[in-house]
Amino acid sequence: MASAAAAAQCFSSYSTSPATWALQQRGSGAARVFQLSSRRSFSVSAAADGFDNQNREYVIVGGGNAAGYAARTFVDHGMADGRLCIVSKEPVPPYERPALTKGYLFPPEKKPARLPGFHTCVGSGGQRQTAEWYKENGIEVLYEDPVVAFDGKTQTLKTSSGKILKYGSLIISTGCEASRLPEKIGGKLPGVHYIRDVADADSLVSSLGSAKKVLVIGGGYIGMEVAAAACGWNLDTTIIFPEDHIMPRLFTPSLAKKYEDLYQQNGVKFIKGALIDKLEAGSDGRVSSAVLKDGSVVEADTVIVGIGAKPVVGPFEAVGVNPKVGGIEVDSLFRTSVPGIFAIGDVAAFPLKMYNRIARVEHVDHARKSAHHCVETLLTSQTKAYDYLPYFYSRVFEYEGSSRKIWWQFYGDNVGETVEVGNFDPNIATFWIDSDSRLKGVFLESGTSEEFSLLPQLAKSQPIVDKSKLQAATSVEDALEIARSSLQAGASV
Ligand SMILES: Cc1cc2nc3c(=O)[nH]c(=O)nc-3n(C[C@H](O)[C@H](O)[C@H](O)COP(=O)(O)OP(=O)(O)OC[C@H]3O[C@@H](n4cnc5c(N)ncnc54)[C@H](O)[C@@H]3O)c2cc1C
Ligand SMILES: NC(=O)c1ccc[n+]([C@@H]2O[C@H](COP(=O)([O-])OP(=O)(O)OC[C@H]3O[C@@H](n4cnc5c(N)ncnc54)[C@H](O)[C@@H]3O)[C@@H](O)[C@H]2O)c1
Ligand SMILES: O=C1O[C@H]([C@@H](O)CO)C(O)=C1O
Repeated sequence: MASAAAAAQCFSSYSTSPATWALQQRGSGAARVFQLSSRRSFSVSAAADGFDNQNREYVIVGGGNAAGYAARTFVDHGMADGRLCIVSKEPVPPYERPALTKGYLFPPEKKPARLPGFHTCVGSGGQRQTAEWYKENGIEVLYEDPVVAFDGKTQTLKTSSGKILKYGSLIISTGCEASRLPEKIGGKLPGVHYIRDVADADSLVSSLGSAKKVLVIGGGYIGMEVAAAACGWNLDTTIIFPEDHIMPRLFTPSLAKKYEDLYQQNGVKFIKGALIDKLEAGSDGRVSSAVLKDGSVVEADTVIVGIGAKPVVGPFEAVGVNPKVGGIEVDSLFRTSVPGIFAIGDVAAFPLKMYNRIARVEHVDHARKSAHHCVETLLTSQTKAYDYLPYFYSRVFEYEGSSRKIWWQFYGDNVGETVEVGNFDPNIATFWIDSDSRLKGVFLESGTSEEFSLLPQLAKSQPIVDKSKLQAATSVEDALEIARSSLQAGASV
């Protein structure tokens, strides 16, 4: 990790001298001084309108999924009003990003999701925090004004519009950005889409409206979700990726095959083990085809690129970037190496306690839980280490009239040998078992809510399971029952 001293050096992106940034408290109210274990001593002058001063007690940089859940925890503790500021790059308050490749992409006649419908925290059954909610709770949100520079020594941020904000405590929740294809190979042509935010999704929806041939590049989450969405629009859809099966980081080849078969039944074509050489434009300047490395050509008027994401660490590099997994390194309480600075969500490289490794998790469940845990630490005397159980899920073909709705969940770690049961008849389960016969990870397609609720218990307890019994199971129901009984046998870690 970088030292606090290194963080203090990071005035580099400011163009004027540090003295110019000397901050004055303009507020008229009485100054308050705070000093808590995880916060730095900081004085705040409360201005008449609450937002008039340059000093902010708590600043969250990034107005995404994690920020929305963090704001809720501040409100729950009565610590938001006049004290919390969210600095956002986007023009709208935090929303549940997963919706962008699910309900948002339903065809127009199938009631697509639109804001303000899916602002946080509706994705986990919480309140819908609209722009009014932030106002009513006295939370200042700076929209479309990203932080462009940071100075750890003077505890200041500079935004793109030139605002200087002094913070008491800072939470970095800048998330990830989509990896892109280089411009020189056509990565920026009109008709080539990336999906990270609502503006990206709007642009894709407008392309889908007149699309005929869709090419999806990448066989991960975005690839699977967007290819399924394109089927809902009855579009000729091809998905291309370099590996030999979809979802290579999580699915076994056999599990992937079951999904690929299902997609093929829905008309999706697969090109596997292939890389793009370049995307080419037609006479109208829009993308018209992809040339593959083997020289073959795939025609497409709409291309969606889902080739992974990168943590957004700038301008906070000096706080300490983890060299292995990227992202801002934090401890089990989301504290960075610089006192008073925290990082949460996709951008945080945190100790994944149960597997004893440093990880970044690019999924919404962690965004929500890390936000809550961090703010609890900041506002209370909590010192409980974050002990996260990885949870991933996806939902596709959900639109009304689809022949089969798909919803899978995975908990735990996908290590060891696997036992797979079922083939959409009506469901599928995969169990990952290590060399000590411990159940490490579990995947379930189309479970009942009762069945789904068993998965985290299994992945957390890691019971010893009888692999041959699981292999002999005649249905997913049976297999889950076998796993449940090993849990009850008490042979867990
Ligand atoms: C299309 C899509 C679908 C997804 N679907 C699922 C799913 O089904 N299930 C699941 O578990 N996960 C899903 N994810 C992942 C999940 O959305 C993320 O893990 C989650 O959004 C992370 O929250 P975050 O707050 O860390 O980052 P984000 O939600 O990305 O928020 C980061 C915010 O910070 C802003 N920002 C960046 N830099 C600055 C700056 N300098 N100043 C100010 N603001 C800045 C960004 O514009 C953004 O608004 C999906 C992701 C995408 C892109
Ligand atoms: N259900 C979910 O959890 C969900 C849904 C959508 C997005 N997301 C998140 O959004 C982010 C982006 O998703 P994603 O699907 O792009 O990432 P991903 O990492 O899931 O998949 C990337 C895929 O891109 C392919 N790929 C990599 N390099 C390539 C290249 N040069 N050319 C062609 N293909 C290449 C590979 O097939 C790889 O599987 C991730 O953080 C992801 O977790 C999550
Ligand atoms: O977690 C999620 O939140 C959104 C949506 O439920 C919000 O309404 C979505 O599609 C998820 O998968």
